[in-house]
Amino acid sequence: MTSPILITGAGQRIGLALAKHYLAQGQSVIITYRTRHQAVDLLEQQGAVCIFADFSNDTGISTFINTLNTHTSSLRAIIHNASSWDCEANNPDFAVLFDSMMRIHAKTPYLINLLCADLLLNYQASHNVPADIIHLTDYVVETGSPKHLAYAASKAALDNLTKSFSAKYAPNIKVNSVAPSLIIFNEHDDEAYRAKTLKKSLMGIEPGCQEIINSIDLLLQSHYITGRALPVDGGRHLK
Ligand SMILES: NC(=O)C1=CN([C@@H]2O[C@H](COP(=O)(O)OP(=O)(O)OC[C@H]3O[C@@H](n4cnc5c(N)ncnc54)[C@H](OP(=O)(O)O)[C@@H]3O)[C@@H](O)[C@H]2O)C=CC1
Ligand SMILES: Nc1nc2c(c(=O)[nH]1)N=C([C@H](O)[C@@H](O)CO)CN2
Repeated sequence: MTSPILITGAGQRIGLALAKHYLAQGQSVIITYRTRHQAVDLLEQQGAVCIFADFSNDTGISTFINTLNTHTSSLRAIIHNASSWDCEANNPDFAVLFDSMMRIHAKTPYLINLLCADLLLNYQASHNVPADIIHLTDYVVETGSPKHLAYAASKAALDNLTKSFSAKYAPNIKVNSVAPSLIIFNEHDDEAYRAKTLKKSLMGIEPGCQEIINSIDLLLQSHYITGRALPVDGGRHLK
């Protein structure tokens, strides 16, 4: 088996699209899922290794890392995609929300990057090209978000980890972020929200998962880009 790409939170949406893309290329894939969406069964049938992982507590993170090491001795890349877009309006206990956001968006990537580096280094040693870590952050790393304060702060922490880990692991492992704005709406997003959100970017479209796939492919094909955040935001910064 080729050295797999690990994609966290790939049971739906962007992570699922990434997993399907790499499987279609003949690339071996390991995913984590929390909810056993029907799509996970399909990925498994297509050859993906699907590992249950709930990163909402430290035991869940360490249990996943131990399980991962029983499935592979090397990794081509780790794509930290798992995320919860939660907000203060839906969480009266702000302390719980803050801890939850920091754990899924910063602590989980931090621990996996530190404790699974050997798997990436084994790939680099056997192929003599760098392995990759990619963090899915968010446009709001640049601006903050008055309605998603803890979410934005946790994604900013992940953005900072990109810088630290790129310096720590160069030249054998490249570490980059992809910083999207709107990529795909959620099913529950109403027409008013969709119209308002589309106006926030210069391009004014819901671009879809292929934009993230293209961005991650660019980073994986580079042997030189590291420590950077690739914005995928339709020119939102200029509106
Ligand atoms: N969609 C968009 O337009 C944008 C996305 N992004 C970023 O891109 C990435 C992918 O976005 P999207 O596909 O919408 O993500 P989703 O909101 O669909 O979440 C992806 C997965 O993360 C999993 N997850 C959430 N919390 C946990 C947890 N505690 N433990 C384990 N898994 C967990 C979910 O599992 P479950 O299925 O069980 O809920 C879900 O399947 C994210 O990092 C997101 O922040 C950034 C900007 C815009
Ligand atoms: N985990 C998630 N993070 C984000 C999502 C999402 O659905 N899941 N969606 C967004 C929005 O699209 C935002 O970028 C535009 O309103 C942000 N993060």
